[in-house]
Amino acid sequence: MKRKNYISWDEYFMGVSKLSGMRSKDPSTQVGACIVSEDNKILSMGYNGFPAGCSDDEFPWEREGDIYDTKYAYVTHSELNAILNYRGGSLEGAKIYVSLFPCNECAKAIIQSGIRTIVYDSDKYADTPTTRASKRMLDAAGVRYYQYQRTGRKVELEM
Ligand SMILES: Nc1ccn([C@H]2C[C@H](O)[C@@H](COP(=O)(O)O)O2)c(=O)n1
Ligand SMILES: [Zn+2]
Repeated sequence: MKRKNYISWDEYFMGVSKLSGMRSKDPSTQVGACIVSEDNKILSMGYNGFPAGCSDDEFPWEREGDIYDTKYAYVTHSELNAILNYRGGSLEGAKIYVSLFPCNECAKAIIQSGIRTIVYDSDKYADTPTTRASKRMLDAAGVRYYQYQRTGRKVELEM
């Protein structure tokens, strides 16, 4: 008889997305993304970080001050990194698992790449104009999104 305690697709892909986020050097918010085909094959992954050639030790991680001196001018979001990391052609019909609801800029990239479903975990910036704008565009474009239903399962890895 097969074992019953296996993880669901959503647990699996949200787990992969959170593992990817653990690569982020952002001191305040680590975000991971995992793009999956319609038939549940992993296509790409990403996390928030600076572009290639922009040193994690030299570019700023500050949240406040002149935009030039903050991370916001430089960081590539996890969703965009996952889209740009994909080397296989079209993402038409794909799903993206992301640990934080996509911002308006990532929503544009998600829509234009052909991704049709977003599964997100945290929505901690739900009340901000950028997240509201994101949902406005996603609704208009018919991109479906739903919040990951936490199961309470703890996943422990011994490395
Ligand atoms: N959907 C998102 C939203 C944000 N990010 C990144 C951008 C920053 O590195 C960090 C947010 O930092 P905070 O303002 O919370 O200090 O998360 C992303 O990758 N994807
Ligand atoms: Zn974004």
